[in-house]
Amino acid sequence: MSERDELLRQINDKAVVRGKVILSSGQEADYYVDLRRVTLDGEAAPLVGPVMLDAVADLGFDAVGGLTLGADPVAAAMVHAAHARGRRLDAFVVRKAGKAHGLQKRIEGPDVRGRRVLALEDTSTTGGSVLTAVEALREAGAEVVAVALILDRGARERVEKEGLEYRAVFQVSDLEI
Ligand SMILES: O=P(O)(O)OC[C@H]1O[C@H](OP(=O)(O)OP(=O)(O)O)[C@H](O)[C@@H]1O
Ligand SMILES: O=C(O)c1cc(=O)[nH]c(=O)[nH]1
Repeated sequence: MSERDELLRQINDKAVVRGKVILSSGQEADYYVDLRRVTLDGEAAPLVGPVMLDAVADLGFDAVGGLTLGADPVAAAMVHAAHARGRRLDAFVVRKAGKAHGLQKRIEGPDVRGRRVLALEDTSTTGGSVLTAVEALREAGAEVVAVALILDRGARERVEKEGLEYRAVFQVSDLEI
């Protein structure tokens, strides 16, 4: 079985939750995909980095990250998978709000100014969260090359309207729901 197929199996087994749920956008849905149960799972998480790197292999970038918290383990997985392939990749975390103390940074990690970056998500429904990250990255002087994520729940059109490439490894139609 390929790493991508195995990751899909892990998502179906561990992350899909059926039942009424309120989403981040306030919309109601009748299933939820809790990808933290995959991206933080000792068996599934090692698949995330290689599969994500494969999905964006043709793009030029040297840092990855997104709005905390869903994007954080995806970014870390990509950094480690890149290292295993002999490639340097940095990560960053976009805070939901700026920090009032310390260095008062909205984006944590190596400086993104002037760099080509990917804005990551675990999953994207309306695209609101990832576009918040894109806005913060652009304000910080980064060039956002693409949005990349594990599972698309419907945000493609909105993200592409912003002129951004959109790379999702899986669609909802791939899931056993
Ligand atoms: O495309 P959207 O409509 O914005 O929804 C998707 C967002 O919802 C989830 O995060 P959530 O807001 O639950 O926050 P968390 O990552 O802090 O748990 C998910 O990790 C995405 O970031
Ligand atoms: O839209 C969301 O908030 C959302 C949907 C989903 O399936 N999983 C998730 O973590 N967030």
